[in-house]
Amino acid sequence: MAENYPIKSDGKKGVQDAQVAVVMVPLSAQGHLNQLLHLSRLITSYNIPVHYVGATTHIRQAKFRVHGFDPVTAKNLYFHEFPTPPFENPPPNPNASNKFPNQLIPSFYATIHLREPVCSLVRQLLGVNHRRVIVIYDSMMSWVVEDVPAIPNAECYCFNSISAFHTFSCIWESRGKPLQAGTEIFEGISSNKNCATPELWELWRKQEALMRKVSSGELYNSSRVIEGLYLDLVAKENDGLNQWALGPFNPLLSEQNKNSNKHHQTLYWLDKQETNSVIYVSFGTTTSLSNEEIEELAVGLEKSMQKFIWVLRDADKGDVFAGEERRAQLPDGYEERLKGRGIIVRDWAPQLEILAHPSTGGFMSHCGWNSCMESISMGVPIAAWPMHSDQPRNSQLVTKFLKIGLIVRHWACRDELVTSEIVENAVRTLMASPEGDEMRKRASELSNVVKQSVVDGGVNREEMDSFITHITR
Ligand SMILES: O=c1ccn([C@@H]2O[C@H](COP(=O)(O)OP(=O)(O)O[C@H]3O[C@H](CO)[C@@H](O)[C@H](O)[C@H]3O)[C@@H](O)[C@H]2O)c(=O)[nH]1
Repeated sequence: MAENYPIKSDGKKGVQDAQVAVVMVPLSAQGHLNQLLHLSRLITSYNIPVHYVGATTHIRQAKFRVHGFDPVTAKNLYFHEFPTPPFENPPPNPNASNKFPNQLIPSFYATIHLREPVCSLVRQLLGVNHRRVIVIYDSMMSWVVEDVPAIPNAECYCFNSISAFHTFSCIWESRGKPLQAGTEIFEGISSNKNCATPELWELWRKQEALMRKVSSGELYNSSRVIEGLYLDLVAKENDGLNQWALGPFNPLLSEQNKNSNKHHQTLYWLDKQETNSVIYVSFGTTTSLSNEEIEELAVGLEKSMQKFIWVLRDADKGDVFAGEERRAQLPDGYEERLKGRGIIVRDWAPQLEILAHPSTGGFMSHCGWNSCMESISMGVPIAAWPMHSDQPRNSQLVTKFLKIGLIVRHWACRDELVTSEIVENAVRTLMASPEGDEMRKRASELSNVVKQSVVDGGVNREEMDSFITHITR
């Protein structure tokens, strides 16, 4: 192991004085980079230095896209860019029958090159006055931290970037779907194996055995007030392994700070709209719609007669800064016709701020876990259109368990085209019906409970305090 691996850090000073340091090892995809960057912010607020590592392009991506705080000026937060060899960077395929973002797989394999520099960083931190180094790694980065537990005074904690609900559903499926409390809700949902591609499962198998082996505890971006039942069920399965639900990781934007990206056109526009009058439409960073799907969605939004903000972009590539992107076509004259009623966003939308805005009354979402947690925290009900991965199960959590949303397209019908009529109905029901109002009311109530849980004495603040006490013991 090279002890003096050249580390290109951001040069902030002050690392040497702390007794305990945290090293964050995120997977190189937006939904994962984002969650661990927000968790970094929470941990630094306890005056613990956090070292966030990754390939140069992924560190740039994480910093550039995050909303709700400024990672560049954040105290105690240090970025370490490690060189990795070039990897293939294919564009996404909007016509693939399985929507899992296979184009990201080469960038996931490239993360293996972080194994040596991460170990070297841990040793260096231990050598400069830290009595313990805590490594928080994404479950899909187990192979990067494989050697860390053998280093004296270093400990690894596994971050699960998904809901406890989905985690438990996978365990339950692998055990042959035994009948037990809480599983009724999975009825009718097809196997999790259909939710990704063989390439992903191959990568998963390479890491699976390591995940628990290197872990001293499990972390979730979730909360007991959202899915306490499923956190308990997972804990039972994990047989006494320490577990903390520390979410929501994203800032709960208050009146004072929620408009930090005020310059974005969508926020100016939202300021002029009525309360709860706009539906926000976005499918995260890993979904590409075909031309036909885009056309149906466009027409459905138009026919719904509701106001909307629609983020229309293809899924990310492994390197988001390299290569060309498809510019998706809309029906002729669409944007001019819908001027004043709908905004099409082709750049990076400030999703957190949009969801926090009082004019936003609904979210059409693929139900990626970041989007779910952000929507729940901001009290916005969801029209769920799951595309792949954990999203089908998250959509069950949101609609059947939490009852703060409706299904646009059932997972069982994933091979059928979502027509403009389906879109129109879903949007109208969520935005302009008593049923939608009920969902909005429940979403708002849940958001209030979540907000209460993170203040002094709240359930989540206690869980975070307990984790910090544990790692600084
Ligand atoms: O223009 C945009 C588009 C996205 N976002 C943010 O990007 C993130 C998207 O994350 P998520 O909603 O989780 O979707 P994906 O990018 O698809 O996330 C992947 O990773 C998640 C965590 O493992 C999984 O739950 C998803 O299924 C998987 O597709 C969120 O924080 C959004 O706020 C923006 O801020 N602006």
